[in-house]
Amino acid sequence: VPHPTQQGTCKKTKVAILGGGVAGITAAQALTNASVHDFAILEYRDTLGGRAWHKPFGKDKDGKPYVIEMGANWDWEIQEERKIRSGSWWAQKYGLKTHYSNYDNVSTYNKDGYSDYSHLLDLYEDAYDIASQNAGEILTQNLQDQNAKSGLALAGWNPKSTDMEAQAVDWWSWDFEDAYSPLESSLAFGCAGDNLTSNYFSDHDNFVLDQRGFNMIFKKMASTFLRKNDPRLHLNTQVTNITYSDDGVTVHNKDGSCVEADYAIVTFSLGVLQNDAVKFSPKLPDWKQEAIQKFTMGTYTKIFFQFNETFWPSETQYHLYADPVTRGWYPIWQSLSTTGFLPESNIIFVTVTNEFAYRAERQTDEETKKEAMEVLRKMFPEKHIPEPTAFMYPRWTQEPWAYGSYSNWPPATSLEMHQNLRANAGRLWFAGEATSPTFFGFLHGAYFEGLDAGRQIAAVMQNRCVNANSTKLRECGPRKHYETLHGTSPYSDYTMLNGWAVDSFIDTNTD
Ligand SMILES: Cc1cc2nc3c(=O)[nH]c(=O)nc-3n(C[C@H](O)[C@H](O)[C@H](O)COP(=O)(O)OP(=O)(O)OC[C@H]3O[C@@H](n4cnc5c(N)ncnc54)[C@H](O)[C@@H]3O)c2cc1C
Repeated sequence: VPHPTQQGTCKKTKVAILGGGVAGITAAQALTNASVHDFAILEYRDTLGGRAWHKPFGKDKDGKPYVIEMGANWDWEIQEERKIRSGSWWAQKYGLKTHYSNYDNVSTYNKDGYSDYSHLLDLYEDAYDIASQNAGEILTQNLQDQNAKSGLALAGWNPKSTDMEAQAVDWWSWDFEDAYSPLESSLAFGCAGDNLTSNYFSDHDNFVLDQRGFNMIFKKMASTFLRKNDPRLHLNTQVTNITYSDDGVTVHNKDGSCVEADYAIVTFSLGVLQNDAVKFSPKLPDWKQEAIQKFTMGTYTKIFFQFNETFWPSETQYHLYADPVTRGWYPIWQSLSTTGFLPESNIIFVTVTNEFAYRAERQTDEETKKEAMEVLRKMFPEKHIPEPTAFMYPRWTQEPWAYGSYSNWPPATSLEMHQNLRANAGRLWFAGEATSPTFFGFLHGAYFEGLDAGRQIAAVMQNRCVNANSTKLRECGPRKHYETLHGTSPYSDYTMLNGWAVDSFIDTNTD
């Protein structure tokens, strides 16, 4: 731990990497690749990986607990002809155990049990394709953005507030990925984010079941540049104060230790920044604070049950429930007791988001279990459903190192406003899933943003540009920010200068 020396001086380093999640690890990787070895990683918890976080749960036949992911769970398969180091590249390189998540393998239920309303899924898909094209026009022509609800309504998907089966389909098709509802999400950037991930990677995403935990791959990645007991890695170190200027950064930690660096990269979640969990002096500039408060941090909560039998149809991956009164009420049940997943584990989990996630967080485990069990009994009225033998869920908004699950773009933002989230303030840089305009919310967003910040800082230190020969990808010097926002971003803004690394309008997906 970097305690001040007796003279009161701090540990000195060139780059302080604040947070050891995916972005922190790839930032350190990029610095190493650019021959900058003098860095320090300060991490709150006792392990690397951040929101790729697992816990033991229930037990198998031998009494050994299963390893269950509290956070990130899906890994996107990468297209074969691309050589980008992400997606299934991780899976291949490190033998990550995953299984294809088939969103077409979904059964639908209402309060009376099984009820086939799957035709609504097709109606939604048709409307989404149209809305998504309109979103592309908004983006390329710099038109007024809408919320996704109005975009979908204009495209033909306009579920009535009393049609609860349509509301369940609406939730599954939008909230299940974004945590926010279509009304709370930007049409232009919601669709762009979704399309970019499926075009750049693929439509296939795989559910991670690796019993070493998803973060195993990030630890392995870190072990390519960190030695055993590397003095540059400071686990169990909670940053509390950051003083920054155009000349350097000083970081103070809860345990009294401190680090002085030429540059620092803040990779804390948007939730940590929104909750003032770390104090900055001077205060972050207005343009930065506005961006931090404008983007939203969703909460996505998986509630796990283990039973002594699999009483649900185990060949079905997803079970969608339409509550007669409340949209988002214990809506999607995912079987892990299915071939390819954790067969015979008798584990099923239900996902709730935002309001219902906060509600579950405020309730006791027993209260939440009771409500969810009532839903299961409605979905399978012909079965005798026993009490679970194990039950668990995380409380993401209360984790002081995360304060929520992942970020989203509300309506009425712009690429320029987002760039203010990414831009450096003096020697203080920012990276993480939320700073990615193209892959926000995803692990691969954090992966690329960490790499980019590390690369750029190394280039600044070495007086050179990143990708000097490419107009779209060239990055020279500190990042641009916008002092005054006018709610608009011309299409010429969509380059690496604002973090836009890929062209959303070239469909490279061969699927
Ligand atoms: C429930 C859930 C489900 C998800 N599902 C998926 C999915 O299926 N697929 C996908 O691609 N992505 C998913 N994500 C998102 C994915 O986990 C994140 O995008 C990614 O892990 C973010 O990485 P990061 O490095 O930006 O941030 P983080 O992982 O949050 O890393 C930041 C690090 O900073 C540390 N830190 C925070 N405060 C301090 C402090 N004061 N001092 C020191 N250190 C501090 C934290 O401990 C953490 O390790 C999910 C996330 C959640 C929570």
